[in-house]
Amino acid sequence: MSEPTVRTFPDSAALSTAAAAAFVDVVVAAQKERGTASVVLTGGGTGIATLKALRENSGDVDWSAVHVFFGDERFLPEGDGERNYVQARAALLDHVPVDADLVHAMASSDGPLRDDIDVAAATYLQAIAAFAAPDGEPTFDIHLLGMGGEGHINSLFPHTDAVRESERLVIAVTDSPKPPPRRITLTLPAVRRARQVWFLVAGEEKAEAAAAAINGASAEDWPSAGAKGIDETVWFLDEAAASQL
Ligand SMILES: O=C(O)[C@H](O)[C@@H](O)[C@H](O)[C@H](O)COP(=O)(O)O
Repeated sequence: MSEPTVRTFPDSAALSTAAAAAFVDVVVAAQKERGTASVVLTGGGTGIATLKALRENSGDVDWSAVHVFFGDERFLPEGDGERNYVQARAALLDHVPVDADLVHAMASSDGPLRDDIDVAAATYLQAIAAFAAPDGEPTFDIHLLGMGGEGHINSLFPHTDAVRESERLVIAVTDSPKPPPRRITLTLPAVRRARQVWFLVAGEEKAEAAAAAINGASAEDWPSAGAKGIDETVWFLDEAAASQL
């Protein structure tokens, strides 16, 4: 696992522009090397702003050869504007020539898997496993992460079973402290399968959590501390979020 590096920007717009440019570089390099790339998207204001920045300039990315996954999802009806999938479509996916078969949305609460969120989580694991690398271990090129002020990433909140999950890659959460209570999420073991783990974090209310995680706090207390990439772990911060480093 890689140690964190920090990139600081004057504001969140500059942060998103830089993260989008870095995203393009990694995806283009992965496509040159392996033909396809795989990315895990995040919700949240900074994550969605970064997708919008990508829409404006996605360079030489071949969108038809990008597997798109989601780090977590609110278990809500299909078209609900609070779903990360719906927001990612509006910000980016509806505007670039992705292959719909390679966009792996998590289940909705009014779809075929509505009656059993555990089955919905297991089904998402199958979608990831179907994309497994030759050694059977799925690997993502980039996992984008937003972060809450208490350090949560995906739907992994402090002091919960979800953040302690050490084996399963995808789980259902039914008691999220932040609404809605029902969610599906990739776990820390899944995040650690990404070559690049990038935090997109803006605002003073994130400064304490960013400093704790970067300085090696426990994931139990600050879940973001447990998210590390195989090759790189990069914190894209605005000056306010970096103010306690
Ligand atoms: O699942 C959720 O309830 C949110 O999407 C959340 O996880 C969000 O990604 C972070 O709180 C960062 O959000 P901001 O970038 O808007 O601060």
